[in-house]
Amino acid sequence: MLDPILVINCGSSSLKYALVPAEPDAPRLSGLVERLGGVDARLVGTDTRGATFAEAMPGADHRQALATVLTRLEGAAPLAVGHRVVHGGERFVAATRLDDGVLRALDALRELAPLHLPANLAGIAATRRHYPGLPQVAVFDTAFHRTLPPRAYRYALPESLYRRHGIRRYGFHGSNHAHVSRRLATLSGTGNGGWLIAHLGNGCSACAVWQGESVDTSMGLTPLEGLVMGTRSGDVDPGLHSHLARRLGWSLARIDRLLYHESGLLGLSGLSHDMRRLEQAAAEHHEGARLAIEVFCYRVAKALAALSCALPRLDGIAFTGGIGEHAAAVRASVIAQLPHFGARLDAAANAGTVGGRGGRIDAGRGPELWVIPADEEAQIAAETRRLLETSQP
Ligand SMILES: Nc1ncnc2c1ncn2[C@@H]1O[C@H](COP(=O)(O)OP(=O)(O)O)[C@@H](O)[C@H]1O
Ligand SMILES: CC(=O)OP(=O)(O)O
Ligand SMILES: [Mg+2]
Repeated sequence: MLDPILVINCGSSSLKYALVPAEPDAPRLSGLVERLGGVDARLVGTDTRGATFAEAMPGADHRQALATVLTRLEGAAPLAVGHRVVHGGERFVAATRLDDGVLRALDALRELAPLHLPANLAGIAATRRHYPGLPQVAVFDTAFHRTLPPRAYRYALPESLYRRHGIRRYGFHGSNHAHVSRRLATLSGTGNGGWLIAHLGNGCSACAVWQGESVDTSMGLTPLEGLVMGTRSGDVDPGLHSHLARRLGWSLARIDRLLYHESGLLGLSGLSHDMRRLEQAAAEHHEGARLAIEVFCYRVAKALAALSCALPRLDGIAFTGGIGEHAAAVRASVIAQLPHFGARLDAAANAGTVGGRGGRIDAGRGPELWVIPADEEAQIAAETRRLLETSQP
């Protein structure tokens, strides 16, 4: 049994790590470097003795953050490393052992996830240098969505763009959608039926899952399609790009910056990308914050209604991710905008804390409602372990 697995999740503005033992309930060493590049960047985590620590790292970039994390982990002796890699394109549809050839192929996908893949690849390079003898595995966000049928993954574009250039919908956040759907199968009386999962973090996506498989999802070719996110726009009219280029003379780089970094909750509110901050400001009658939350919730509800078409039967809805787990008012607003689903929220359960294992928040009758804590790390460690154990001589 490979134990423990080090999981590295090198994100757009954060770096998460966890040392995951094979035993699911055993304590984990884990941590997070947040606000990378900012003056208030800091590492918060637990050390090898289980004590929590915080360390200010003003201005730290991914490389510096990873170097500090790896120093902190000295003595922890992982047996393998699992990396979150956001995009696997059409080629990588399952966890894959990393070597120079795989890294070259991933390098060619960079522009499909410009916020994420460069950070993922930098994290892999630094970790390989630090642990030259350890097996390293890529676990792809896109892999869980390999089961999408063509009606869900094809755009209404000429076929040659799909065949020659891989222009199709891929979907993301697959490790967490897979984790949540497995938890639901265990926790819910209805087991492996039809579920809608709303993953609401900095990046947001919704997924329709039928019998444990992804059948449609809100993100597409890149992690920009679909829901309103922290700084990403989600769906806009595809005509917007040429309009901005013609009318304002904007370059592609400027349009990318708009859609990835200046939009979403931040763009709508003019205040912050952070839901906690927006909830406070809305309570103090900040008009932009109020509008941002209203648009955010409406778009989640609209996406769930659309995705329900992919399911023969709706057994329930699960919320996950920082916003999905903690923002009770967002959950209540989303469910209130889906009266035709017939789900009934238990207001007290929704407002209460659901704890680390998640909990049920419906009042009986109709589809079940759940909050399930996100755990990309557990899924990445499990897939890394499975690949290495089954491929070892
Ligand atoms: N108690 C809370 N109430 C409302 N929103 C919260 C709360 N805690 C975290 N969030 C929100 O969750 C989002 C971050 O989600 P998270 O899943 O941690 O991000 P990431 O995608 O970077 O992993 C932020 O918008 C943050 O404000
Ligand atoms: C794919 C994606 O949006 O990831 P994240 O939520 O980590 O930004
Ligand atoms: Mg996330």
